[in-house]
Amino acid sequence: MKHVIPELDLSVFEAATDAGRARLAAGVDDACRQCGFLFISGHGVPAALSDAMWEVTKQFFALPEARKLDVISPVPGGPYGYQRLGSEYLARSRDGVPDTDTEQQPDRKETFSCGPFRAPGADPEETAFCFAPVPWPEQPEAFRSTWHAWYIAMEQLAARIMTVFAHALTLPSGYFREFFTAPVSALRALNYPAVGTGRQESSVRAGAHSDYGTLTILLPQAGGAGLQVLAPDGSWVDVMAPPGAFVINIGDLMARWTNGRWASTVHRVVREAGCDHDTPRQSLAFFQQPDWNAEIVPFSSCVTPDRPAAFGPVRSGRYLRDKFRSTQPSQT
Ligand SMILES: O=C(O)CCC(=O)C(=O)O
Ligand SMILES: [Fe+2]
Repeated sequence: MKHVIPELDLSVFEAATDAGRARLAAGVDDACRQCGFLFISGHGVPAALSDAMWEVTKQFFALPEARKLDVISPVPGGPYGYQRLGSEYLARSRDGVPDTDTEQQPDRKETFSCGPFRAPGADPEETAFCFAPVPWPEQPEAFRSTWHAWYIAMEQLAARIMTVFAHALTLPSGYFREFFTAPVSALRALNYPAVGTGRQESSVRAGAHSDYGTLTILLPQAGGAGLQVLAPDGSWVDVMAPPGAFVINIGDLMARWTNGRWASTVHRVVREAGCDHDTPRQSLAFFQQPDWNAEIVPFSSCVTPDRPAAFGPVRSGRYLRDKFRSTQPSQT
């Protein structure tokens, strides 16, 4: 099954009349309830910027392993810098994770990640985790500046999508602003190299998980297959983004905020369906995360006698940190 995920043209939404926005927002509410994924086109992120981002990121992953290991996190268990193949187990972040063979396998990906470009605030726990040092590579030369530009573009796009979400939840359009005064979002590039061709190799490249924050903006490499979402009937559905569109998905904090009205849908990355050999896959993921101390409590409008609060309050930053740590080998 393909293309079951709805698409929103953001420029159309933003230019619409109140009535037009309400209609489009109702469609977004539907998408977030039914599958937790949608495609965003009309976003205005310049193609020249995404081209530059792909260019430096591909050059980085193509460096000799020793150069990449130079920029592994200087803090043991730190979230930023290079993570080599086999060092993360996304499936372990899932509550009540099934103890199957597949879930015990590390993800077959290498990554590079960074956090906010601002100076840290006063909270030492926040500083230690969300503002852990980013060991930037010296090569390619434009890597850091391009990542900075991309991070800012994604931060702004995420804020615009949150405005759409406010409309979809019939909240005031600036409702979320106070939760994002100093967000602790992360940017990550993922490279799934072509490893192993035998049938004995597991076909899972990133274990089944839901994302931890409010929303994720994903840009898979053009034509990149392998991302799948778990449908309510238990089947896996392929996600193929239309050219130029971003894949957006709801994370756990949005599901908690909406008291489960919206789905933080489980997804994974597998070897291309029906393919006996591995083709490489690359993707860029921006994980939007509210302020470290933002308290996420179900909206009163989503709590009814029929649907009592299903989630207790959590703090954004600690929720993220604990989820991240659950996927790292030192935790096992
Ligand atoms: O690589 C992808 O396309 C998806 C990765 C993902 O779901 C994640 O890192 O949370
Ligand atoms: Fe994910």
